Amino acid sequence: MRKVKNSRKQLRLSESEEIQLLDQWIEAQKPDSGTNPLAIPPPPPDAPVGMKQDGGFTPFAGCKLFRQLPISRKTKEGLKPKYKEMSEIQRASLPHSLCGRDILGAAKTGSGKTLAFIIPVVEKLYRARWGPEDGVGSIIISPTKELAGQLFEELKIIGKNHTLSAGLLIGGRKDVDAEKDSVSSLNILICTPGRLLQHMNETANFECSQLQVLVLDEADRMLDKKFKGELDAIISQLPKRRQTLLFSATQTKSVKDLARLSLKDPEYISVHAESTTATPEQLKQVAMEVALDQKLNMLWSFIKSHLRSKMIVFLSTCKQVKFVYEAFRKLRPGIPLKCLHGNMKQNTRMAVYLDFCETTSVLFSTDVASRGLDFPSVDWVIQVDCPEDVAAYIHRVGRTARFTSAGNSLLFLAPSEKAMLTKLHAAEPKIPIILRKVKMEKIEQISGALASVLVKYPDMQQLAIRAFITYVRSINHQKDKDIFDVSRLPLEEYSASLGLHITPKISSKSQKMMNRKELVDERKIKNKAVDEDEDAILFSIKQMPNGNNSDARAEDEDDILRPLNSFMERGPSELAVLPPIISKKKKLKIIVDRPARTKVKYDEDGNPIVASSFAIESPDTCLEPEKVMERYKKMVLEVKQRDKEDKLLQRQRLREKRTKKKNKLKSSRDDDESDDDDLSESEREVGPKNKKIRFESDEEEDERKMKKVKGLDADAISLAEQEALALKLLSSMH
Ligand SMILES: Nc1ncnc2c1ncn2[C@@H]1O[C@H](COP(=O)(O)OP(=O)(O)OP(=O)(O)O)[C@@H](O)[C@H]1O
Repeated sequence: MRKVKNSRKQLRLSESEEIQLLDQWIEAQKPDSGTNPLAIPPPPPDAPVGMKQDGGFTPFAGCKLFRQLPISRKTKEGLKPKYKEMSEIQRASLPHSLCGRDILGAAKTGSGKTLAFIIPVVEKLYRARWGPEDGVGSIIISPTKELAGQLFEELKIIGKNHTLSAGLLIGGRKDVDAEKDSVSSLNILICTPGRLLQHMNETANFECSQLQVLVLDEADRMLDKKFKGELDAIISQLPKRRQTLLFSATQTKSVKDLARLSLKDPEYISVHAESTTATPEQLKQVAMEVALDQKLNMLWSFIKSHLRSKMIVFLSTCKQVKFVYEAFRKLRPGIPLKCLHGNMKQNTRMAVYLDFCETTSVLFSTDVASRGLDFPSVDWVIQVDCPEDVAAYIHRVGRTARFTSAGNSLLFLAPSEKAMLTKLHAAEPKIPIILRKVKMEKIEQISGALASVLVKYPDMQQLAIRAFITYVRSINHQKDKDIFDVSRLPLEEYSASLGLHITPKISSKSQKMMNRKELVDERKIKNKAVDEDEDAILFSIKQMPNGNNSDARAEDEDDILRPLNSFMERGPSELAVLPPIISKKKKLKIIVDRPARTKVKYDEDGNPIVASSFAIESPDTCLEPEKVMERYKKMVLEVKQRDKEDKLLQRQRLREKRTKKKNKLKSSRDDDESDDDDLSESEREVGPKNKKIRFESDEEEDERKMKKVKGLDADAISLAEQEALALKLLSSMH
């Protein structure tokens, strides 16, 4: 009864009375700095909350329920429908952050860090009775637009009963001028760094001198060199006296980084530091050694065998995402496909993001979707391209197995990337990833189909070239050369796996960036038959005598990788294993796309500088014509064989159908003979004609069905077309 009375009394409290009470409560029960609220036994769920009869207050450090915290009634009501019990990071950080302390918080992906900073932001401004005239009271910075949008949605839920105003400021939106009028009167800004800086620099009267709380979500990312310039410029315009909250699943420990933010005695909260794993416990993680040129085959086969799963596929560049998405779309795997990358228009990006939240589909993405995004019910995260480092791996796989749900992740590692597995195994806390063997017999080979797509759709050829070039560049830009080493990649095989019949040339500008000196020296030592025309050389491959190569491989292989040996030894045609072994006869140049009379070159973006490559090729233009010929011959044979089987099957089915029809016709003719007099002359003529037409369309339908059975849509490229296209390619080389 007293409890009911108390709660009624609290309801009647005016805003200022409530704020006074909350301030007193926090002051009276604030935990000591450096203490871990998780170590304090929680009070029972029905224990009194707030002011006690004796005028004291109940402790809140250690409590488990949101309603036991010293937070406003309005926030509690916002939380109530969805959130009751706090997650560990919320329990550990909120008692400190509500006292106004700086926080450096780390907790696994999907563990609820968003509420751990949104609640203190709202509460701080509420308790300060912040209004429109006070201007910007809090800034929350996120590395991506989608994540900023997601944070904004969460803020709307938690703050729906408050009178605070908030705005989403993200780059790419056209209405920057419209924002300028209102941005100074907004209380909470959720933004990407670029757009915030744009307002700081361009919007008259925009100032943040009264800022109370600064939040950096994905703090380690925000502090890394990609955002350094922008972030430093932003920080320089913010008051030093403020509360700063930094959260991420992988936290920075660099004193230098933190010094940039002038933190004051921050609370270091790492709730899962003692955990045995760095990733969610309910996440099953598998790695597979997949040769670079088999990655797309593997991906296709995986998608085809998981048509009911929602999955995110990570690739390293926008162009790769675009190419794989467009190419797979044309091959129609039987599940909706989507793509997300930084080069897309903002509206499209948001639409894709929202759509993927709702539907079971496959999302091809760059790392733009790797951090923070809370897509519901993702079953699989597939990393086709190796993540940059362990932190990137943790964030990518964190898109599944969120909060308490289960999830799976699969990492494809090219033989040259296997050092990544060692790094993942050495991570502290651990990343429980297991290596599984690839069952090659289950992998569908799609490079032939991709080659056909490239011929049928000329735009796709350009896309493939760009995908290739940007991939190679991305590898070259990576810092960790134990894992990312262009010279160890089987580039010819990789480009062929994208459906390209010649390996694109990387401009000499890019080439220079690839430590040319080292490569040239290497060539001189290893092979006297080096082509002196520097421009014609794409990459030099570090060549070792064959014996040394295999020795190096044997040395490198650890126990975990040994089960893959049999798979790797299946033969060079099935898998290109690393490092590529180049025969002595072969010149050390991967591309020699220089015809006798014409010159085919590709610019930085992969555009051919001279006319289309198919039109002007001569034997000289091709890199190792024998090899390319061999590949296409094989392809044509395969296609022919498949076509033959198809035709046989189709003929047999048609024969059966015809017999059935004949029998049917026979019996109906018997019946019709008596009814024939009822038909007019014209009707009698139409009859057999119609029959014929129907018969033809039946055949077409059969063909369509056949294609469906084979997993190809009626509109997809037919086998006959594939053959024709392959032949066209072949003949263009003669
Ligand atoms: N206390 C809670 N009770 C129930 N669900 C919660 C709670 N806190 C957060 N969630 C839900 O858990 C999911 C993950 O939360 P959130 O996005 O904040 O995770 P995160 O730690 O920020 O992840 P990431 O490191 O990937 O950014 C969200 O769907 C959120 O609604």
